[in-house]
Amino acid sequence: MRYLTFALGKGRLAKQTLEVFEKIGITCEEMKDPTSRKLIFVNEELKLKFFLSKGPDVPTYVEYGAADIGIVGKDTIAEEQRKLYEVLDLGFGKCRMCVCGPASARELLKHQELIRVATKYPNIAKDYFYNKKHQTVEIIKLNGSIELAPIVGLSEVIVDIVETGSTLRENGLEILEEICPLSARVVVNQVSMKMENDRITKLLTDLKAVL
Ligand SMILES: Nc1ncnc2c1ncn2[C@@H]1O[C@H](COP(=O)(O)OP(=O)(O)OP(=O)(O)O)[C@@H](O)[C@H]1O
Ligand SMILES: O=P(O)(O)OC[C@H]1O[C@H](OP(=O)(O)OP(=O)(O)O)[C@H](O)[C@@H]1O
Repeated sequence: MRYLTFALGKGRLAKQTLEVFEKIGITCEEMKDPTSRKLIFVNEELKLKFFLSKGPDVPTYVEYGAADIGIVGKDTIAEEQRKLYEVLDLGFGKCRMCVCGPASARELLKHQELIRVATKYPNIAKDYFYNKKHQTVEIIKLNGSIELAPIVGLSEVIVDIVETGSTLRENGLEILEEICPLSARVVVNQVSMKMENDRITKLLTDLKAVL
């Protein structure tokens, strides 16, 4: 039997992902050591391999078949636009993709003005403003602390993740429009889905039973 390989994002979703796997009897003790710099872990008994990568790289590993299965946020799936199957909503890592800004930006959105939108998610922002709202905007790609952009005058609004809303509140910003709800998803390589259908189907059935 060949190894089934899982790509997991190293960020926020990693802990809950491992907890869900534990519930269905898939453990990898080595992975829980927070001091370890090791990137790949093997469960010989179950013939499984796990590796940790940057979240946005998970869909890349899965599309190319370097991983059969990935666990990643819906935001990353939408942004990366890779060829893969999204097969299960794990129901944790819940948050929302939103257009946010100061209250004063409401008018700019209403009147379809040519505004600047700062975001870590240029493809999601483009799809929302161009295809859904038919509004021409200038998109500015940033890599983090997105809420800074409207405060320092880099952009009028941002497209970013909102979970509790505290980052917005503490910076005098608010949700102006909601784009979509987000959560952690299971994604599968398109060839693996055919070649390893029995094992993957069993895994998904087990996961569904504990969610
Ligand atoms: N408050 C939140 N902020 C960001 N992502 C969240 C939040 N709550 C849940 N998530 C989900 O967790 C996923 C992983 O987030 P995390 O911040 O760990 O990774 P990342 O955005 O790739 O981080 P970084 O760029 O800092 O490495 C996100 O893609 C999203 O689906
Ligand atoms: O609604 P909240 O609960 O406040 O969470 C949302 C914030 O968390 C994320 O940032 P993160 O901590 O990943 O930092 P970053 O902006 O540097 O990516 C996200 O980009 C928001 O800034």
